[in-house]
Amino acid sequence: MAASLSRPCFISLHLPYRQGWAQHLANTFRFQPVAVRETPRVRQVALRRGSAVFLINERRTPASASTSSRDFLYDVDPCPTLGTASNVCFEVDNVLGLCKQLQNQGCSLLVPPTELRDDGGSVTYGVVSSVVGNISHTLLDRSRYQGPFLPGFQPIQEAPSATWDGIKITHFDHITYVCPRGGAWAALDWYQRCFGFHRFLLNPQESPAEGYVLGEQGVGMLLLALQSAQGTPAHGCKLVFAESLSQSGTNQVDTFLEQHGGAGIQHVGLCTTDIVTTTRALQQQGVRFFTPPTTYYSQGGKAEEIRGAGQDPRMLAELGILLDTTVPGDKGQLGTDARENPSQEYLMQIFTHPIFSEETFFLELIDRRGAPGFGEGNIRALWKAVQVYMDQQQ
Ligand SMILES: O=C(O)C(=O)Cc1ccc(O)cc1
Repeated sequence: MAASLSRPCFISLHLPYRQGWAQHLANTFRFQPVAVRETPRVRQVALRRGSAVFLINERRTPASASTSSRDFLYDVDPCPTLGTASNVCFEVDNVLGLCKQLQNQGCSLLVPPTELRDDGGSVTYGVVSSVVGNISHTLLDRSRYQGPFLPGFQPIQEAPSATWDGIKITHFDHITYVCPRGGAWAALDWYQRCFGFHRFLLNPQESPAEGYVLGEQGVGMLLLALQSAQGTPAHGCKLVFAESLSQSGTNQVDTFLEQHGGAGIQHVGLCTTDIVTTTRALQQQGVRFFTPPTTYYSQGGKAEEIRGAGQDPRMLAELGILLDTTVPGDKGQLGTDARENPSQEYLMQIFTHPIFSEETFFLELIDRRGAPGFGEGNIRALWKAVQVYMDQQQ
């Protein structure tokens, strides 16, 4: 029987020695530091916005023979030479049972089921390796824990971040992996078999047998998507697997593989209920976003499409926000189309520049107005915007 996982509890980022990125995330993205764990060798900080939690892991000393792979609690050390998002923690009911089941399926258990407790109660967790690059999963049962984050962490009593700062981020919407060539179907199969995720089609153009192939106008990519068993496309956690089909090596997927040193998490979609205000507020904090090609807003009736969705094309163009109405909801049933009010379903997206010094990991804001999938126009616009950015970097 496959496991039943819910929304991610946290996504773990690892930074090489002394990058101070926790402060950056707190300052620019206005994530609230909620808990910290410090040892002479490592610093782990949990930052929250809505129910989205990033765990930032940093070494306080250069990695050496004396450092241990167990330095990072609730995680393993990917020994990064560059910033990487390498662990996604899921809450589960039965850590022991799931770890045993995963081992029987041939999965590699990096941390066996372990219990930790403090005054707030106890938790059980284990860490399992995935089949994609450096990505591991912490499986956590915290149903017996009442503390602010997790045992081993000290709460940070800071003034709550201003609720008037305009940033409305509610939860993790999706996590997009870059897979090696030929690896996306294998990843899909592993998450279905081991974690009980269900396939869902990104949009009506996707063929169940072939996946969503974007193969024209300079884009060469295969996309496949899953959602967690607990939840609908609108409410569960989605995983998107991207694989390059491109002939040239200078595209965002191949560049990720090259600069990251292999497969891994390319971006995390943060759900917002007000993308215009949130984008504006983050831009004022210094967050830099990709700007779509100028033709995006003028070609193919895009301005009418935006107006038809009740949005202002000039405002979206000024901020660089993408809007797609070609993503009617399939409400989670593969191959069915049970739209109630298709004309009102659309989504808006905007993507940050890479967060670390390499062209690897970035964040996305996504504002879903009834559309659970992903729009082709937006994916193509992102692809082109990244292409222009990469050309400028050279
Ligand atoms: O649109 C999204 O957020 C996706 O996750 C789809 C996607 C996947 C990989 C890319 O390099 C670009 C877009």
